Amino acid sequence: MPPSICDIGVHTKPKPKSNLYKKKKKKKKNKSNLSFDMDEGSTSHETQRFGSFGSFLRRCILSILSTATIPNHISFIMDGNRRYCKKKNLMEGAGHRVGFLALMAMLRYCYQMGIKCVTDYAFSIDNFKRRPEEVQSLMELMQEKIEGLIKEESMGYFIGNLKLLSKPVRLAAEKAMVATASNSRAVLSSCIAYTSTDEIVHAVQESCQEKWDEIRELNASGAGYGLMELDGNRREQGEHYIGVTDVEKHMYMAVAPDPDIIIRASGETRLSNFLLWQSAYCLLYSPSVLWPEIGFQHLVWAVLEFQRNYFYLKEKKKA
Ligand SMILES: CC(C)=CCC/C(C)=C/CC/C(C)=C/COP(=O)(O)OP(=O)(O)O
Repeated sequence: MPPSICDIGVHTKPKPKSNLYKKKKKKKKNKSNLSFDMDEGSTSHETQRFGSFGSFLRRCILSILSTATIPNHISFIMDGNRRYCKKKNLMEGAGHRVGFLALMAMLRYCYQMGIKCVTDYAFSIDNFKRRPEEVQSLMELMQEKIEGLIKEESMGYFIGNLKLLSKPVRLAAEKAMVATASNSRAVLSSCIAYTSTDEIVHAVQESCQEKWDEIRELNASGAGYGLMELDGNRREQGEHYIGVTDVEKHMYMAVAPDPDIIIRASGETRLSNFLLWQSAYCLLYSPSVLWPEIGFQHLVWAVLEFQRNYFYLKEKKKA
């Protein structure tokens, strides 16, 4: 039986004039049991729909895929949650809740496939410009779900300008990072209060500061270098005052290798200020489904596309 809206624990918008609806509404208010099956990597609906045959089939597909190169790092732009909410006539905010379940399912599929790093774009700095109620509801959702997100034995990172977050969310993120610091199964980075341009500016500022400190130390030690002298010496050796590696080591995303694939739901082919520095050789895959509708098959297509392009991408990186 296909899932109905009431099964996912979120409510449809009320239609006050209809008595019939009121009766139904009572029924719909009963949150039911869409849960995430941690071991099977599926929602209970999937299990209901496809049963153990579905999970057997998934395992077969996973083992076929793993005969070729598996990407190290997949990133998700979780687009289309509000559109899903409208499409299904759900209460405001419900789309993001269903979106979170979709993220959990995709994470488990990635881990089952042997992908070592997963990154999600959970909240952009630009998202702070949304209506205050929407920002508040997203913050509450994140605070509530952060713990669930890192139950997966992965090392959890919260990437971005965390000081822009409200205190409870920031504390929950920091607590989760400490709690998972010694996990080694995979690296899960959630970008919250993140934009690429902010990350790059932050990394450049940090590397400038580092160089200034270096010069100050040299001066204090009596080595007698000034900024220009140090710069001149480096240039003679073919170095520049600040190079790519200096900036890269201060990137928030230095915790993971560059992504191999970015999957952006809802058919959009923009990067929206996400991993701009890191995505130079990355494959962008944009299935036309809304994020809450994304499923195993989309991940499989993305990985097949990566495998088909693998040698080409490898050569590009070398060139
Ligand atoms: C703990 C944790 C990481 C939780 C993540 C929860 C989650 C699914 C966040 C997505 C947030 C977001 C702004 C998505 C973009 O869809 P949209 O709202 O822009 O929808 P639209 O594209 O239809 O406008």
